[in-house]
Amino acid sequence: MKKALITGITGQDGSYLAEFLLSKGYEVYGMRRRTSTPNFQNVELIKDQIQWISGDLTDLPSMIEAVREADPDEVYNLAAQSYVAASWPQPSLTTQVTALGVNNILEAVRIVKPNARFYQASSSEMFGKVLETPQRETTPFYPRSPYGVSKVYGHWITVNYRESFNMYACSGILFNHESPRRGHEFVTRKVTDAVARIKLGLQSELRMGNLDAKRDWGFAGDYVKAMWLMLQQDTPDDYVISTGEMHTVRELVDIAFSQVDLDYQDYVVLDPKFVRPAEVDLLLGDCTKAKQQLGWETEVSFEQLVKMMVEEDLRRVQAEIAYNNIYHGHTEKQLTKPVPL
Ligand SMILES: Nc1nc2c(ncn2[C@@H]2O[C@H](COP(=O)(O)OP(=O)(O)O[C@H]3O[C@H](CO)[C@@H](O)[C@H](O)[C@@H]3O)[C@@H](O)[C@H]2O)c(=O)[nH]1
Repeated sequence: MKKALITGITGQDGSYLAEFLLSKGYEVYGMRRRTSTPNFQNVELIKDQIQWISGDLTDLPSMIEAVREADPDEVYNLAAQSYVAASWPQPSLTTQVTALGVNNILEAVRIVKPNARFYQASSSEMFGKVLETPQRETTPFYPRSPYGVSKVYGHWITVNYRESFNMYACSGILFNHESPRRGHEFVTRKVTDAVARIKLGLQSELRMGNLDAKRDWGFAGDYVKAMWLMLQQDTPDDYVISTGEMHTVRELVDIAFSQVDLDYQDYVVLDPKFVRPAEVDLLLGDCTKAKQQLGWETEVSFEQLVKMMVEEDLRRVQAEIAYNNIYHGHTEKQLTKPVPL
């Protein structure tokens, strides 16, 4: 039985990857930070099948101990301060976790289990102010946020450990990938949650930033399979993972509102608060290398993805309404709204 250690396991990608590895018969070790209110929402159904280890990417001794305890064949580093907009107000924290944290886990693997295979969650945000379109593995980086800069460090330190210490270390340069498990601050989930709340009478408007930004959005459940495939090859390498299709935020909003027969123009309000100090205008990935060498394909289209997320949010908000009406006697209007992000 193979053993895998996953950091960031309670997040969107970590939970899909854990399910995938469990289905393949892996013993899964999940590293999580201690918090006063634990968040197991994404792993609720599998949490008893996971071997939990307490640790923090910014704390090297805890990383060494985590690798010692799990004794893994494969290590997936999915933990990060992953919200781009938060990286301007918290640049030091973002650097500590998203950049230097990668060095800590690589160092722990090098010291304790140098022959373990290592996956680093790199990001299309590294391409930033893009120098060529579509972006591929050879496209130069030009990050546009403290988050993007930190991911470039994580990417190159992974390449460096591969070349310096002959470690099997790979970077997956993943373009945006979403699902019903996506955090509420990211644009897809913010939109689909708002669509559900507006449709069900709990919210009257949706405040948004730049509607002209273009992204290559795929389904997270498809993307975690690519992570695993990267660690099953003869030699370690870096791969772009994307759909090769690009849409504007405006199209996303339009399709999501159309799902519930509403016109987004009646509800969307532009709010400068959500416009970033420096924007990544467009991202479009060319994943030919992953298709040819890994045999990886994306299976869920953009329209299917948005539909899946809207349907899931409608179901969840309806359940919340029913719960609150039954157990707290609240009227719909009294239900709390999420803090705007
Ligand atoms: N979050 C958010 N984004 C908005 C809003 N209005 C417009 N946008 C635009 O929507 C785009 C996508 O924003 P996010 O969903 O926050 O994702 P991201 O910044 O592209 O970063 C995500 O993808 C990266 C991979 O390329 C990941 O590395 C990163 O962690 C994150 O998941 C950005 O251009 C952002 O300016 C808004 O109200 N909220």
